[in-house]
Amino acid sequence: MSNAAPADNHQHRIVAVPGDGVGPEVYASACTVLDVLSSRFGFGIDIDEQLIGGAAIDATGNPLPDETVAACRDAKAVLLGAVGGPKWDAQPRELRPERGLLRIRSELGLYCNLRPIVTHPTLHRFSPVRPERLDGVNVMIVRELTGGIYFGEKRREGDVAEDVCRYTADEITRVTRQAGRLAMQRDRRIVQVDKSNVIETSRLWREVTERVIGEEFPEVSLEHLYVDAAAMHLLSKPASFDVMLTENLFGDILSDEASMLCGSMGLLPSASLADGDFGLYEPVHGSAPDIAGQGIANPYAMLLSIAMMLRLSLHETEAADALDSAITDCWSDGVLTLDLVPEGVGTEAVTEAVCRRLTGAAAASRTA
Ligand SMILES: NC(=O)C1=CN([C@@H]2O[C@H](COP(=O)(O)OP(=O)(O)OC[C@H]3O[C@@H](n4cnc5c(N)ncnc54)[C@H](O)[C@@H]3O)[C@@H](O)[C@H]2O)C=CC1
Ligand SMILES: CC(C)CC(=O)C(=O)O
Ligand SMILES: [Mg+2]
Repeated sequence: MSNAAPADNHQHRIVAVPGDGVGPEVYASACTVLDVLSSRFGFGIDIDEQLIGGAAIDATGNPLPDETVAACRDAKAVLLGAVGGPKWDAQPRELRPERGLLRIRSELGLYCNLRPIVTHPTLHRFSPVRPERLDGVNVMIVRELTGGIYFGEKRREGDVAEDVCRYTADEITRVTRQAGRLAMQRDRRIVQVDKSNVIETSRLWREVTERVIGEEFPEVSLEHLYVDAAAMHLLSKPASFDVMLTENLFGDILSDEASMLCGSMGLLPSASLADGDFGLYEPVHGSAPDIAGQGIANPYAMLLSIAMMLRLSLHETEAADALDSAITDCWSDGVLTLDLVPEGVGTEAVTEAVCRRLTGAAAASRTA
């Protein structure tokens, strides 16, 4: 897709990897909304579509072709749908769609994964957590994304299997710095989550986070929680958290749990950042094979992810603000999908509703 900007304006080149299952469905929604935003805010967006995951395996035999990585290196940002599905579950590990996802994160140096969990009063009724506990919830999960057990050595000998969890002090330091910078722009509180009563890498996490925050961010308070207790506190007192900093595996699990504070997996966006402005943006959810192909996937997580991309990598702050507002307006107006309400609408209807609010707002500001 290409939408040229006026000559005196900026043109953004991004790569899209729609992937599998509902990935291409929510990506289609993103394209429509980006088109509207680029017209309204006068920037150009040039989207280079590439392969990843099962779609890449089917086309090339490789879940992350070299061409995809090369295209990403040349872009300002990457937009990813989701990967995986039962069709590829029996593949050897290196040839699974999920391997493509892990590799793109690693090859692009995307070590810092941001997963914001912000509740909205209109949606409180869809959470299994009592509404009075949801007021004011605004947690930023900062998940280390290119280390730990997902990337450690793996071995299988008959009935014995092994996954190594390895972290270096440098890997912990750089993501802790990102969390510290973020905390300075927020409520200046970090809770670091680990299992240091049992696991050696967790002991290193405690040492390094104490050192980095203590020396470089003296105004930020740092507390530590064991992951089992953190899982419980996320439900019993979610509003008590500001920044939650944790390793790859724990962040993956805790963010799916936290999605239920908002009401659905279909509502949680993410940004995976390298040093500098480059980032990969994707919904937190997977390829949802149980609902793929029916046009009913919730696109809000993907749309919130493009708002993060506009803000963090493309610096189109006005467009990001407008999109965030259009989305919350839709929620207030009851534009909801089937994962939230039995009479919910489909992906396209949500997309149209968001676009209507974006173009309607533009028309209103022109006549004001
Ligand atoms: N980033 C990625 O690409 C990820 C990929 N996966 C892969 O996705 C596949 C399915 O994994 P699951 O564990 O089932 O996780 P999932 O996140 O795909 O689905 C979990 C549940 O949430 C629902 N759901 C997810 N996204 C939704 C949306 N946008 N709208 C409405 N409902 C939605 C699904 O229907 C399902 O009931 C697997 O192959 C897995 O490896 C899983 C997580 C992340
Ligand atoms: C599919 C996994 C490799 C990753 C995952 O679940 C996630 O990043 O949320
Ligand atoms: Mg996950």
